[in-house]
Amino acid sequence: MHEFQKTYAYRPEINYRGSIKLLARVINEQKERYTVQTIYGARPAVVKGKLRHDASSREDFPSVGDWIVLKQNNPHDVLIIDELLPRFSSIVRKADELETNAQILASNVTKVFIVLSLEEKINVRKLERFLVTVWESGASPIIILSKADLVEDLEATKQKIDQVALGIPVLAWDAVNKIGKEEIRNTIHVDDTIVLIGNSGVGKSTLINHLLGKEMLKTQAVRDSDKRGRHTTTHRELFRLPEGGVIIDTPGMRSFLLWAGEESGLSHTFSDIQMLIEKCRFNDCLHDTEPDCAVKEALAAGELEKERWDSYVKLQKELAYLERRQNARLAAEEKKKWKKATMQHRMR
Ligand SMILES: Nc1nc2c(ncn2[C@@H]2O[C@H](COP(=O)(O)OP(=O)(O)OP(=O)(O)O)[C@@H](O)[C@H]2O)c(=O)[nH]1
Ligand SMILES: [Zn+2]
Repeated sequence: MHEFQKTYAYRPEINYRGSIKLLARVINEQKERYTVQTIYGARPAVVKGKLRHDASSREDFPSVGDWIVLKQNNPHDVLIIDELLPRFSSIVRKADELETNAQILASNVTKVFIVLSLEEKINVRKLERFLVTVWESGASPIIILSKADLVEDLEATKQKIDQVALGIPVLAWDAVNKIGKEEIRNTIHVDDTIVLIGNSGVGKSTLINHLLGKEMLKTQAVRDSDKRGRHTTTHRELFRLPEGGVIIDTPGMRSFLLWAGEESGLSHTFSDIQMLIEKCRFNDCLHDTEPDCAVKEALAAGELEKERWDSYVKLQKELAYLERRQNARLAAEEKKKWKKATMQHRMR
């Protein structure tokens, strides 16, 4: 593996076999103007030709974190992105409630740090939502409890979260006394691409700065008096960590809505409920009036929290709704493509 691949968290899943000179990773995107990291350094790039021609939706365009193939790599030209290498994961958001055309916020992410501030009351329902989204993306979640200096009984909070985390690492972090950084750092490997999500003000920028070992991002106290934007010096959105691995921090990354993928995110997050459902007498149990329903029994016995069950049902409904809309959009797109193809055919 080339040194450049190592430092930019290349993974074998990308499976690139061409010339190393033409391989690059997208480190910034602004309205289809890209900055890509190549073996010669960071360079501006645009999408042209085949890739643009073949693109049928926004998802077919590169986004931060993507590995791409360049048409040429000549220090004097603006580089042309010729091919998008298949992603092994992507963090996706729908722009608003009605929009079902996905926007990719970050590609090829291996781990997502879900940051919850101990200053606020922990909202386990929101955590469940984050977990579903992360599992759907193809990355794995790690929960970080920030502002640990502000809580008296850390263990009690941890226990509450463990019930929802079901085995996912839960790490405490205190930026004031710099306690917990090593544990966080130890979860990051050289081929990891990390993304942080969490409410505004929970300390994401602060943690990123600590991991980077320098003030790359402005934190809130500073930003209040200077509203010009979060990045201090560069327009980079993908940052190299000093001990290996990279972090992606794109605008809009920080809060996002659910995106319908496979059901796997839901069953991963609610594996306890999944196990119960498998015990229901009927395969198509609606957990309503059916006899021998393991879900109803667990609810009655207090083994399954009513709020957790409601949260599961709600998320399931939302995903089903999104999936129907997505399918409708895909069908419309297919139709359009087909129309275009037959028109071209007729013109020949
Ligand atoms: N007491 C305490 N304060 C912290 C800690 N970490 C961050 N803060 C403070 O919390 C405030 C918000 O931190 P940021 O890092 O800007 O939060 P953010 O999550 O990046 O916020 P957004 O950019 O709005 O998403 C700042 O004033 C930080 O100094 C911590 O561990 N303990
Ligand atoms: Zn049932």
